[in-house]
Amino acid sequence: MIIPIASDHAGFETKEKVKVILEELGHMPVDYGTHSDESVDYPDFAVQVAEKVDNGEHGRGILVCGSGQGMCMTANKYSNIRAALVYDETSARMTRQHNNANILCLPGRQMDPEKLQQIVEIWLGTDFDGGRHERRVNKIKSLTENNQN
Ligand SMILES: O=C(CO)[C@H](O)[C@H](O)[C@H](O)COP(=O)(O)O
Repeated sequence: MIIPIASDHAGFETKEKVKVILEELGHMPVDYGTHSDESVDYPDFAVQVAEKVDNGEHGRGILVCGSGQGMCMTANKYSNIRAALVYDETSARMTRQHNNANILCLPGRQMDPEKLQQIVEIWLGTDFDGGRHERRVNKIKSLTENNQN
């Protein structure tokens, strides 16, 4: 799978590690920056990935900042995005099974490096359960359709 990925300065190091993991798993990361630990603004990088997933060009994307929160908040401004902050194996699995998350947001400054590989593998390898969860996800989507402000 081609997977757009981006970070701010605080997520840069983790992004580089995630790219290696993705390649080892047979995926193709496309890196939208940032390319160093020099301070930048996370929304400028979140939109690069969010737009590609929102418009259907790619099915999944990955964003990393210090806490994962700013990336997640920005990406969720897009109506087709379900971005999820993931910090352990359970949150990785649940946000795929129940929420059909299409953007993985990782907290670079709090990430346990031991867990990173497992989190990425689980998040990419877990299917959406559908059923009652589909009804709920559709209710989230209807909010962005009805609220134009
Ligand atoms: O969005 C964030 C916090 O909600 C991210 O963690 C940023 O990476 C963080 O705010 C960057 O902080 P810095 O002090 O400018 O390095």
